[in-house]
Amino acid sequence: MTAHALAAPAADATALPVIDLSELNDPQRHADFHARLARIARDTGFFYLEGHGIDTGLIRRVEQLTRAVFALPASAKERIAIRNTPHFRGYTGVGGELTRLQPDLREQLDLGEEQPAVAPAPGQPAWWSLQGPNQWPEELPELRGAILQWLDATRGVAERLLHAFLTALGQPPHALDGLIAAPRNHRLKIIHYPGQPDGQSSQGVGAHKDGGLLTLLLTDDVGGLQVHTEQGWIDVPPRRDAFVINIGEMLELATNGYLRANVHRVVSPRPGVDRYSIAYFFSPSLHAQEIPLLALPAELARKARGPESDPLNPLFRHIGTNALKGRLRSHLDVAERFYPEQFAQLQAQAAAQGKALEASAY
Ligand SMILES: O=C(O)CCC(=O)C(=O)O
Ligand SMILES: [Fe+2]
Repeated sequence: MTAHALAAPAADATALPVIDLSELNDPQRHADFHARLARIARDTGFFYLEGHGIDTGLIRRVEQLTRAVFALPASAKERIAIRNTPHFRGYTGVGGELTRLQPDLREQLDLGEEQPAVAPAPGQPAWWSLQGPNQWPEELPELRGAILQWLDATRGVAERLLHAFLTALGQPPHALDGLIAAPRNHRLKIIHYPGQPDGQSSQGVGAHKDGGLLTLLLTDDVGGLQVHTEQGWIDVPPRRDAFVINIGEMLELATNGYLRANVHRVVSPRPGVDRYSIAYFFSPSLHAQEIPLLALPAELARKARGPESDPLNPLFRHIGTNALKGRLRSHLDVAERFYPEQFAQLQAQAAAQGKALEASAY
């Protein structure tokens, strides 16, 4: 029996649940919907979302533009490099981003809500520089409109889902609206995973948790996404036009660990195969400052495990501090160029772990 045949039954046995958001259109189904959401969110944290109502025409258009971005000549992509600005928006080439100091074998374009740059005055916190304008490739003028439309559409879905989560946890649905009001800090990453030769690294993106509240991920039909569960790594097979939802660290903090952010990763496709994905990170506004702690009903509060904090990658309640930490660790070239103080701290931490940090190597 081949390794592939052995793997197949395990993947079926652990198939991820599907939630249909359109059930919320029928008040008679609300109670069942919320009960199921509460159970799934706590058990697996990863699920597919259908019935989200986003027009398939818009999905196809954004998918097609994603491919068009990565098909641009290298010189066009370099012109919008992420290292051009301190805002963590722009293009990163294969191996240019790190997860736990290992290069991710993907290229990506980081985008977000169009906002003017805030240049922090001396003494003001550096994380204000996370806010700023996007860099758009001039060769694809239609990208801007389509992406801004996508950000709006996915945000609408993410808001409904967050409200549903809060209801499921016995909270007023709008309990966290202060975190998601404008000016927003939601982010989008369009990603290309090129196939990798056998016998070399297959880290498309290394094991990580997402930093925001919720992530809505759209993938093409090439697999590779895996989630870590009590049974080990399980495949998250593609499901056409459904979002893969995962819980981010900020929702873990707000629920005192009742909800857990999932560890996930992407294994590179085989040589000659390309995988594309579009990840929307529904993240709290920098202006909201701190993540509040929700007062969960007693029976849920008893089951809250406390947030999980990794000593090598501590989690902060302060939104800007936590967001900047994550971005600096992933993009050392931006850190070295625009955040020299923080870069020196990262170098000192790495040295204490016996590792060298060389931004210029990437
Ligand atoms: O591309 C994917 O399927 C997942 C991407 C991801 O987990 C991330 O960028 O945080
Ligand atoms: Fe992720």
